[in-house]
Amino acid sequence: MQGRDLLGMCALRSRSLSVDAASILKTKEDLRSKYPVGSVDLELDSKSEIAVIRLCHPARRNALSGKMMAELNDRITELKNWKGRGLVLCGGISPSPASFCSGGDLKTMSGIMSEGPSAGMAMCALMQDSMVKLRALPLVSVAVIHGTAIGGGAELTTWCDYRVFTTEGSVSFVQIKMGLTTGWGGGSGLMEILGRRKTLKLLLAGPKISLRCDDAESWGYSDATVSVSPGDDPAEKGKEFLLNSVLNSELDSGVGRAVKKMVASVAVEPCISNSLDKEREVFGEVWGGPVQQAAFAQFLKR
Ligand SMILES: CCC(=O)SCCNC(=O)CCNC(=O)[C@H](O)C(C)(C)COP(=O)(O)OP(=O)(O)OC[C@H]1O[C@@H](n2cnc3c(N)ncnc32)[C@H](O)[C@@H]1OP(=O)(O)O
Repeated sequence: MQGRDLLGMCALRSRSLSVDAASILKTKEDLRSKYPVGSVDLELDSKSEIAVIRLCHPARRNALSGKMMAELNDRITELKNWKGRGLVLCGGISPSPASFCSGGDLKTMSGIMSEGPSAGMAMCALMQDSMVKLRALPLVSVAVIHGTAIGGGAELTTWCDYRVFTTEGSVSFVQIKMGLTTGWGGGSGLMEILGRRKTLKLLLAGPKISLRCDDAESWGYSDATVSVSPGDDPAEKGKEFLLNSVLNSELDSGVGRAVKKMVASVAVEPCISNSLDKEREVFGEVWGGPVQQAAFAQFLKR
């Protein structure tokens, strides 16, 4: 039903994501040099044939700095030709409390806001480019949500094919409280996963709704709940989920990649590109507004 809704939307609009590669490259160079903290790390496990992308910025609950936004795009691009089967997206291992990602690094976001509207739109376009590239990979992807996924961090969880929550995991789309709409593709991702009514409810509730593992399952947002003991690597839980519940290890991985490639290019994908264009446009209408300015200033002066 949700897919059919999207196909209907697609028939009405036929534009595609219109951001050129040179602009993306320039944005990455800019963000890398101006906000150079944290890292996004990639591990290629040839035994399981599953790659892991880790968002590592423990001092700020894995918030994405400018450098990390650029590196996330780099790491996803590096995976395009990797001959594996799966991908796990998770927060970097950090001391308690666990965190998936606390969204955009508010120091980076404030800096971008002070540069004027075009810098905000360029950041948004870069993150959407990463989402489109991740979805198009011939790897089946899962986000392992261990700790909080907030704001843009919550948006990242919509990018993957599946979501696994640990018993400490939660997702909260706080954007409205920060004076923003989704700008990293989360609106389009949510529409595909939850449909219109639940997407509206979640985005309008903002921090009032924090989906923990049980709620996430009943909302249809989570595909599994797992428990993680101290010292465990949550990424391993993502690999187990993919190997036990999705990937068929008895079959040829090349054919498996072809299946994912096919699913990633048919039906809703053309619509996602169109809806990302719209999402970026609406994001630009609120970016830098008074609610955002006040919310960012309040957080940063704590
Ligand atoms: C794309 C649009 C967006 O993503 S807008 C950003 C949306 N994100 C947010 O509003 C999350 C803001 N952060 C929080 O609500 C809390 O810090 C959360 C994540 C719930 C963690 O709370 P708690 O466990 O009490 O830790 P804390 O607040 O003391 O934070 C620890 C240190 O991390 C920092 N931190 C956290 N989140 C960010 C962030 N998004 N950007 C920059 N820094 C962040 C805190 O400032 C704190 O740093 P410090 O130890 O005081 O130096």
